[in-house]
Amino acid sequence: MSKVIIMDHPLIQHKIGIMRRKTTSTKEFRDLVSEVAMLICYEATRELPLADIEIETPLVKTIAHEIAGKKLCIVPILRAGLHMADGILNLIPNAKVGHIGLYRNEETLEPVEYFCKLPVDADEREIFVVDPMLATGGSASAAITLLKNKGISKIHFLCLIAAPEGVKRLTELHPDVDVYIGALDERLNEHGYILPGLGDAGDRIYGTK
Ligand SMILES: O=P(O)(O)OC[C@H]1O[C@H](OP(=O)(O)OP(=O)(O)O)[C@H](O)[C@@H]1O
Ligand SMILES: O=c1cc[nH]c(=O)[nH]1
Ligand SMILES: [Mg+2]
Repeated sequence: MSKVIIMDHPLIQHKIGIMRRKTTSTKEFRDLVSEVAMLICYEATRELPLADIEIETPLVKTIAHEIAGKKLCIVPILRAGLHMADGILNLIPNAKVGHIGLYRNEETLEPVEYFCKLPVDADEREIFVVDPMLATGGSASAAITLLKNKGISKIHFLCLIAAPEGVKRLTELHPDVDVYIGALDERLNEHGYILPGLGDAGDRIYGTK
């Protein structure tokens, strides 16, 4: 069974509230994507395993803790996920980054794959798939299926806004994947957009509309 964690932190709610406004500028929106991604990532990495290592402070030897094993891999779903990855890299600068390119066919709303490039050791890493919007859940589910087909198993999914329809589809198809959500909205409209939502995340990040 997937763990579905909906963020209740006031900072996240406040920042998402600004992102939703249609008057928020492209620059401000982009900065907020990166900040909220960092805050969600802080929560999503809470259970990472630690290893003890001996270090020397200026005074004594002691045991410190570091993240165990191979480090992390962030996998943004293009385009809109890219800016979440940039934010998370501020927190975890040594993470590797894989890219999956998907867009939604506007009529069927089904995802179309156009790019995939992953680190060669991705199957040994803890993977964080990131995309601001979980709408029908088609894109997130397809990205995770693609990763699993390459032998990758330790997968988490992070998004800023989700619709209940997307959460249902993703958790039914991938019950082994934990899902971290900035805000859970009401529903999808007839065009597959999240309500109240924030519009088209990719267009708002890159100013393409
Ligand atoms: O859950 P779904 O119904 O699949 O919808 C969510 C997808 O739609 C958006 O991408 P879009 O197709 O607009 O591509 P873009 O990021 O290039 O704008 C969003 O960033 C997700 O990837
Ligand atoms: O509301 C939505 C749904 C899909 N993709 C977006 O960018 N926004
Ligand atoms: Mg888009």
